[in-house]
Order: sequence, then C-alpha cells, then structure tokens
Amino acid sequence: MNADAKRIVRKCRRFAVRLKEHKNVECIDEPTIEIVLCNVGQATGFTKTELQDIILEKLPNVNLSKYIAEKGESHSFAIFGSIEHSKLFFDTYNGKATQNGIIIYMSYVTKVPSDETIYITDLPSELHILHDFISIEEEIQFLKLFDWVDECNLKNRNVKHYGFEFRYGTNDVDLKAPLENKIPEECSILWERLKEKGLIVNIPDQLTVNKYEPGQGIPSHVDKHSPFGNTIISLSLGSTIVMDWRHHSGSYIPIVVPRRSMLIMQGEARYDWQHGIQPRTWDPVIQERTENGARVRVATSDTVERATRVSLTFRETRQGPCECRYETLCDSRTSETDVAAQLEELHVHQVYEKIACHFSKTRHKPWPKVVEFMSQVQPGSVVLDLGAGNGKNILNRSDIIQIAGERSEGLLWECLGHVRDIPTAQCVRLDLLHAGLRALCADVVICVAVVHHFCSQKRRQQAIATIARVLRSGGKALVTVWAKDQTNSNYICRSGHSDQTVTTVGGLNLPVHENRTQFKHNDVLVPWKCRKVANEKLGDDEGTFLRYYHVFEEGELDSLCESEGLAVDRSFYEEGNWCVICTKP
Ligand SMILES: O=C(O)CCC(=O)C(=O)O
Ligand SMILES: [Fe+2]
Repeated sequence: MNADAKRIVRKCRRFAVRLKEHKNVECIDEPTIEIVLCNVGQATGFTKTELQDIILEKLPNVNLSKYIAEKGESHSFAIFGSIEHSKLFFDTYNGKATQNGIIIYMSYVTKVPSDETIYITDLPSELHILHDFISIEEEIQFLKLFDWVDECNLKNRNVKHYGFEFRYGTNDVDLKAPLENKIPEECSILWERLKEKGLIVNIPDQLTVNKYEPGQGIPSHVDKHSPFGNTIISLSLGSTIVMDWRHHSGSYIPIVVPRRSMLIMQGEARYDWQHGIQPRTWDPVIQERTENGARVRVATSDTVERATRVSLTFRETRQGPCECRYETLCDSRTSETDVAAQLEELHVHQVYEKIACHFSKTRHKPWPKVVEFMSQVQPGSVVLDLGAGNGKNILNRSDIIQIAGERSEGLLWECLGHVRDIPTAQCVRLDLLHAGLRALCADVVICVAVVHHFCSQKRRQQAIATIARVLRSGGKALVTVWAKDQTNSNYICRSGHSDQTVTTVGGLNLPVHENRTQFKHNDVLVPWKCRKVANEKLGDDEGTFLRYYHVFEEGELDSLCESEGLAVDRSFYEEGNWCVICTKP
C-alpha cells in the first residue's frame, strides 16, 4: 500500500467512528450495495448529477439507484442496484474520483438511514393550485410587465405594489390612500380564466409583486384578516418552489408551487393556516404517493435548484372588521386578554405538553442559587414550588414540606417520578393564574423560570400577586426570569442574523429568536429543538417548537414584586437570569 492509500484508510477509519456515533451507520469491509462518500455531500456542493457524470465516464452500465445527500452534511450515500455494481464503483473510484480536485474516499456501509420524510397532513381545505394556468409565452409577457430598476427593496426580497401600498409595519393598507398605479390591465385575463374554470372570484384591487432571488424567501405568515377579503390568489412565474404551510395546531405540510401555476387560498387556507417560503437556494423534491391506503407527501433528499421567482399576489381590500369563523389568527376578533391567553395556550402549554419528556431529560440538576436559597429554609417550613417543571428543584430534605405545583400534565408525570422517593414532598396540578390555594399558606415560595411565559404585563403581575397572596407574613420567595441582556452568560455563543417572524394568535407578528444569540426584542418565540433519535429523520421544522418568552429588563422583576407589596431583599443577575429574593411584610 502506498502512502496515499494508507492515508485514505486512516481517514476512512476516523470517519467510520463518527458516522457510527452520529448516525448509527456502520462502515464495513465486506461489499454491500450501499457506499458512503466520506468527504463529499450537500454541504460541499456535491450533486447527484456530478456523481452520475463520474459513473458515466468509466462505468456506463453501472446502475445508481439512489443518492442520499442530507442537508448540511459533508458526506453522502450512493446506493447501487447490485453488489456487483457497487463493487465496480468502489474499485474504480475509491481514492481516485474528485470533486474540484478533492479526492473522494469511500466505504461500504450498512443501515443507511431513510432519506425520506413522510408528511401525512392533508392539504389545507380551500387551497387550490391550478397547474399550467398560463402558457410559457404568457409567462414571458407577465415577467416583462414589471421592471425592477426602481425596485423597492425589502430585506429578503423585492416588492412592488399596485392599487394600494401594502404597509409592512402594520401588514395592512391605507384605504384612504389609493395608489395611482392600478393593477395592470393585462392581468384581466386571469379573472376571466378563473371564471371559465368555474372559480368565481371578486376582481381584486390590490396587487403585491414579490421577486425572490435564489436564497430569498418570505417568513411564515397569515395575510392579516381585517384589511383583505376571503380570497387571495397568487400567480407564480420563473421558478417552482416549495411553500410551507403550518396550522396553529402544529400541522405542517410542504407544498410544491410550480411556475406558471395559480394558487388560490380561501376560507380555512386563507384564514387559519400560515404560509411561507424558506430562504434557500434549493428545494427538496416532494413526491406524492399512497401508503397504507392514505395519500402522503414525501420529502426526499433529492433537491432542485431555485431560479429567480416572481409572484403576483392579488387581494381584495375590505372595509370593516373580518367576520371569518377562524378566530385564532383573526385580528378582528380577539381582545388583548384573549390574545395573551391563546398565545400561552399555543406557545407555552401545548409546547410543554409536547416536549415534556425531552425537556425533562435536559433538566437534571437544581440550579446552585436555588439550592443555596433552599438550604436556608427553616426546618418545619411549608415550601411551594410554583411551576415546578420536572421537580428538579425539590430537594431531598425530610425536615420541610415541599409541594411541587405544575400546570403541564406531561411535566407533572416527570415530577411525580422525581419526588416519589422524597416522603415529605407532593405534586399537584396547579395553574399560577388560577391557583386554588389558601392565602397565607406558605412559608416559602420558589418560582423558577416561569413568570417570563406569561404573555402580558397584567398576567405577569397576576402571577406575582398569587405568590404574594399565598405567602404568610414574613414568608420569603425566590423568583427568577430570563433576562433580555445575556451578556454575562454562557448562553451567547454567536451573533444573530435571522429576522424571522411568525404570525400567530390575533394576527400578531412575533419575532423568532435565533438560539444562543443576544435578544433583540422583549417578546419573542424561542425555538425548542427536540434532538433526533438515531435512524429517525425529522423534517426541517418538525421537532421544533416555539415557546413564548417575555425577556425581562433590569429592575422589571423588582418593580413587579414591589407593586404586589413584596419587599425586595436581594436582586441579582445570574447566568442570563434576573433573580429576586423578597419578603412578604
Ligand atoms: O410569493 C408568494 O407566492 C407568496 C407571497 C405572499 O404570501 C404574500 O405576499 O403575502
Ligand atoms: Fe401571504
């Protein structure tokens, strides 16, 4: 074996250890039909076409049945029709084939993970995509209608407006300020064609033209209910893309929107689902097929490159409030209190139910500051842990009575497991805003990382009021919340770039926080990512849940406590949290 060959063997061995550890895929010497290309993949820009070209060059009869290049990985898998073919490929190209001068090395493997993500969600009802709605010639004509010389730039795409200017701050239009530029006359054929197809739509009076270069997208949103009517239609030009559709119940479905198609959203699709386009230069190939009698959509690891896409979104403006029957995302329906309560339901309670088990696995040890506080609690005390989570702050002390109150059923189960061995501790289901606890019943209250989940100032105050109410005179509380300023914490490890927002309850746009970066806003949705289990493949956003947080300014928690009549003994910053120790006078 020459020096180069030895080096490749060494590299392969090192790679094999990593592959086994991270993907549970085994590298073996015995030929199989599956080969891992250790140093080329999606992240190195290697494509299926490149691999096919390499094979074609010397082995035209070899049949490559599948190529799996997972997102963000710098290795990939080639799967052949037979061992004979994989062996031919391996013997011909291991350590010889190149990608831009980089020598590709490889190994036989077993147990390659599935390259498919299956989505069983049905299409949103009242969403129609009419394929080949316009001809290739018409597409060219429509594209020519818009020159982008004086383009109005948004951060992530270019837009133009006709009829009425779409105001991005408020996501509405000013009906008193119609634009001189009306919807171009050339668009009339679209309404006629829709009518011919039996789809009656009112003639729109507002048009937004979006121009997306590859890599650009539009954040997930619902077109605000109150300014626009029941029907929104969108003509796609220049490039096919995948549009993500999300229901507030958590359903998610990626849908292919082909170029020259007309997308029509009405009713449920228009009012109750959010739509968005991920900012990437490619889209996964989505196949539709029947599995066990059910129609499913399958996102494969094959990708298609995007080209420049122009979309024409036509809307009909509305006067007066929206009267749809889809209240969750409707901005006409919900009062401030309803919005806050629904936000908590959707982005706190439902999320904790879903992530309880995974969350609990990541929260083992009580926090040192809590241990310090708890160790000073006098024997014989009654301690309430309000929002106890999995009960990690309940200490093994038999000289005090500890009651862990938790609203999430999932976390309560975890908590039960934790306190089972502590005879003087109990778990109860309890909601901090409606806590059916007698006033003055506790000597000590701890409330760790809970109050930041209440979605309005009034409700945060109400939570502190509960603490103040249940404490006896002279009783002490420790309250901690996330701080907006994370400067002196281990949390920050990079600077943030994304400005993603999500339209949620009441048509509210909330920013999605980029994990491990400084907070830019006080009210944010923070993604919780459930780690993948080996051999389980999750889609881009499956396994990610958005939790609402109000991150606190310095002194804000102190003021809340003081306004409920608690005396602040100590207030400090610890690892990204504001903490207050206070006494009930
Ligand atoms: O580009 C598209 O097809 C969607 C545009 C859109 O959703 C909007 O402008 O509200
Ligand atoms: Fe939209």
